[in-house]
Amino acid sequence: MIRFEDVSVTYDGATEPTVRAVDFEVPEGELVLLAGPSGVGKSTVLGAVGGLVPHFTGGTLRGRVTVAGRDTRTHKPRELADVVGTVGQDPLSHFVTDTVEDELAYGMESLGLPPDVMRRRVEETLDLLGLSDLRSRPIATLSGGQQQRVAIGSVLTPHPDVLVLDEPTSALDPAAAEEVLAVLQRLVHDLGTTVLMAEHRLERVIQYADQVVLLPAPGEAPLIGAPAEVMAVSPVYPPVVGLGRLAGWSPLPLTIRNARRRAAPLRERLAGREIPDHTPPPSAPLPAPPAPRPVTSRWRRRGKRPENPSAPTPYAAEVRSLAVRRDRVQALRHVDLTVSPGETVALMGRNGAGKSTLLSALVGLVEPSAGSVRAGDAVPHRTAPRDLVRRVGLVPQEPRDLLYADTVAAECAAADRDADAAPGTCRALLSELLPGITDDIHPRDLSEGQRLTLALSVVLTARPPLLLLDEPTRGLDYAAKARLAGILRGLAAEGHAIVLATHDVELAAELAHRVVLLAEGEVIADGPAADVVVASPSYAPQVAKVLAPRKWLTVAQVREALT
Ligand SMILES: Nc1ncnc2c1ncn2[C@@H]1O[C@H](COP(=O)(O)OP(=O)(O)OP(=O)(O)O)[C@@H](O)[C@H]1O
Ligand SMILES: Nc1ncnc2c1ncn2[C@@H]1O[C@H](COP(=O)(O)OP(=O)(O)OP(=O)(O)O)[C@@H](O)[C@H]1O
Repeated sequence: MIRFEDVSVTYDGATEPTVRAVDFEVPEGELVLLAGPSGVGKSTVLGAVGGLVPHFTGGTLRGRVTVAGRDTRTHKPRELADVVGTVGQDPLSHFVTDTVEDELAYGMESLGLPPDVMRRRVEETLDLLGLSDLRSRPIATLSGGQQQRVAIGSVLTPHPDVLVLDEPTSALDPAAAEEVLAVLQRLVHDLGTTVLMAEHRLERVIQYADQVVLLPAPGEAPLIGAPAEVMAVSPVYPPVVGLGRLAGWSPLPLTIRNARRRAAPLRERLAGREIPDHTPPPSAPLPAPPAPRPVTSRWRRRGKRPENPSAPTPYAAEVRSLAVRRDRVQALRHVDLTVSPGETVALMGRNGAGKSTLLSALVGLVEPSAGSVRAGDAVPHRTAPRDLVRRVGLVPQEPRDLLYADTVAAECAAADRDADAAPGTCRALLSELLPGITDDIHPRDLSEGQRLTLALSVVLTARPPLLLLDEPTRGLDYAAKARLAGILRGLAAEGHAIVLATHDVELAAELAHRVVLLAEGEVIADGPAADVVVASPSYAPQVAKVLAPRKWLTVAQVREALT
């Protein structure tokens, strides 16, 4: 159904092809997973299926890509739209209408489907993806995960033969991700839909794949095979495979169920051993941030003069009885939360639970309708942005919101100036987190993971005592995630307080001292990470599920205990 014949893509200005020798076929009615490290060219390969690469992105494509027999060189993306439905990494950039219902209907309207068919499919899709409560909502007011579900729904309604999905579950909570993947599997099995999907969180998707196409390194030819075969040699693999490799299981189990069947001897070996503490308690608090002085603002908000800070608080963040209304939605109610210096807190919960709203309140982007918020000695929504930047930094869910320069180098230089840091600080952080990003590339042309890493480096440059990250692992491979975890652990050990809103249960297990679960705008659990996540089938990491009832959370802990 999809055929790549010796394809290479070279972007304008690049000396080497981004991908080369790509040669594989996705048969009709199969789900093929495209895996590989950040920035390796997965989005490039996916873009070539619908003709976006090179028709929209520029660059040169050599070789041949055909979809349902149509050559993408001679068929423009518009002429492929009846067979290929594409969901990119950034749903916002795809939306053409204002409301959920209109967006679901739009693709069908362009194909000229009869109104009664459109109506039926919109209703079906609203139900299928749990969107019916949001049907008349403006898309711009939806949470990140809600938007991603709308983006997926909008390509499903025209019933395309081929679906191309770039990290389709990156903003979804674990249960929503399972639901969406179950829907896709049903389309593949029952309707013979062909799916090519890139995803970093292999733990979520590997069991659904018929085949895996692995791009091992930039410019290297892909490796193609059955999931277990490819996972045995892949540089990117889910924790259950990591555990299997460590324990020497062969063939490698890809599902929790299969791993549990093999795990009895490992559980016995671990029986008498202590679970190493991978999130050591915080050390000494950081020195207070320097006195306010003029800095250029990154926050596009009108600044107001700070009020006199009231009595000093021992907390890096202190939220009391907080309520926030956004339009007609009560996004938060009765929220109490304190975060101490050196503590890492993972904020988890369903899509739309209020996680981003809470982070926005901590950085002064939304005002409380009741209750109070403090970030160190500042009341965020009443503090001038230039003063706030040294007290609290947010890496937003959409990193683009933070980036405005034309090149990576200019972005980094601006970050150094804003933070009054030594020239080169931001650039050094970026290289440490994700090597290989060149200075003169436009942030717009970076891969998703690269862009996120740039935004993170910009924020880290100011070394704020309170660091907030909204879904910080989109587009990041396991190695980049491990480096991120290392850096965040280092910052926590130095006394920075970190709050991350995340659906990535594996990251929370690696990093968090505490997990706070939100539901419908309220805190429903707040406790040590191991206690909160292990108790929940949705939020338990893979290792915990395999080795239950003891609270092992990560492969690293098991490795350490065995050596
Ligand atoms: N339009 C473009 N112009 C120039 N370079 C580009 C363009 N689009 C992508 N690139 C570069 O091509 C490389 C591959 O990017 P791509 O987005 O395909 O990677 P990816 O594997 O999907 O990454 P991620 O996992 O982070 O989403 C990156 O180094 C990126 O900077
Ligand atoms: N500008 C807005 N206007 C109206 N409602 C909004 C607005 N922004 C967010 N909401 C609503 O507030 C609720 C909380 O949204 P929020 O973005 O905080 O959720 P979240 O937990 O971060 O979700 P996700 O996991 O999907 O990112 C959701 O129901 C969302 O639709």
